[in-house]
Amino acid sequence: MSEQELKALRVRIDSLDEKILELISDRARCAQEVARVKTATLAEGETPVFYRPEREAQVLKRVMQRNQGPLGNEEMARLFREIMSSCLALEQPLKIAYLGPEGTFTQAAAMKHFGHAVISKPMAAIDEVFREVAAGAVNFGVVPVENSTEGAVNHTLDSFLEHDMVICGEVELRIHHHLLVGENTKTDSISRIYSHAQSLAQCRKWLDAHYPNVERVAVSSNAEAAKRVKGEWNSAAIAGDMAAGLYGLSRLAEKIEDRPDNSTRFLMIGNQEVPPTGDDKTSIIVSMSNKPGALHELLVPFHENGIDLTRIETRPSRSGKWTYVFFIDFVGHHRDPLIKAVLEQISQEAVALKVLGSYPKAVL
Ligand SMILES: C=C(O[C@@H]1C=C(C(=O)O)C=C[C@H]1O)C(=O)O
Repeated sequence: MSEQELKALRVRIDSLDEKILELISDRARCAQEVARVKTATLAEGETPVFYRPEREAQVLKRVMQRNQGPLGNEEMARLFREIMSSCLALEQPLKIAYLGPEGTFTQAAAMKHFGHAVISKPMAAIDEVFREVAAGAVNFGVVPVENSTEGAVNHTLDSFLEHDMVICGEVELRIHHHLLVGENTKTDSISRIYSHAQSLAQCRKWLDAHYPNVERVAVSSNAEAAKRVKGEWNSAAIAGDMAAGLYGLSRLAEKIEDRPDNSTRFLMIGNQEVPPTGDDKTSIIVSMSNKPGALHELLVPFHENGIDLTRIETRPSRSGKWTYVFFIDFVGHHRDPLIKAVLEQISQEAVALKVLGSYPKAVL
């Protein structure tokens, strides 16, 4: 390519960037107008709801449908995710609590879902995220709920039994773990590997093969593991990219998770009910009386109405020995007439039924 050609292309890019800049600014002004309308149309005593997850899901889906390349759909949606995040911040910057410390996968999930134009607050434990949301100190909380290799995150499920929360969204994140070391680590004499118990479990086979005799120490988060390694010469951490970057660690081995499709699903919790988008999921908690066939009775209405169950999890109810509650996720919105009828049918048989929320299926 000649210098001449390169110069001409750069002139073209500059002029396109000017147009993009103008268009994004136009869009941002529109969002400000939306905020004005939302505030102006309020009834007495009502507080405006600026963040609309159902609308955001529609915007992202539309972008993906209309995209013709060469950028991939996910890439394009990610760019629009950030534009929307900044536009919303002009209306009202969202405050988000997540399972910290900084550098956790939960933080990465929060950024993937809400974009970067938010005020985010790391919390030390899952229960604290719930309490922060319940106290109204933040608009939303982000917590892990299940991993494709290791299953349910029980702390999260149990917290739903203790707090009244609405699930407003979900996001899935591919989880890649690396073995990380600091600049002072003597890599041939590693005697301890720190990580969160879930991550140690997700890399169990790799650790058995490569570090069978090294002590595995479970700590409160992967980011905490990375932080500890910084000050120790004989230890390593298992954590992801964000923690590696944040604590300046380097990768001794990359992508060491036992399953290449290792993914975690996270939930956005808040106080706001989300209207239907036509492509939603619902999460409920049900407790049944302790009699034969109770689980069958619970599942029949879903089967008979062709409702797609995406997950069922059992936890001790905490209100009696050997009594259980079921966490069930299925496709549909609790305001859909069919789902409404099924939930009514179930509640006639159940000891208790609580809808945790209906929310758009993860777009990104
Ligand atoms: C602009 C709006 O407010 C927020 C910002 C959005 C956007 O930038 O597209 C979409 C939904 C809301 O979270 C709206 O409700 O349409």
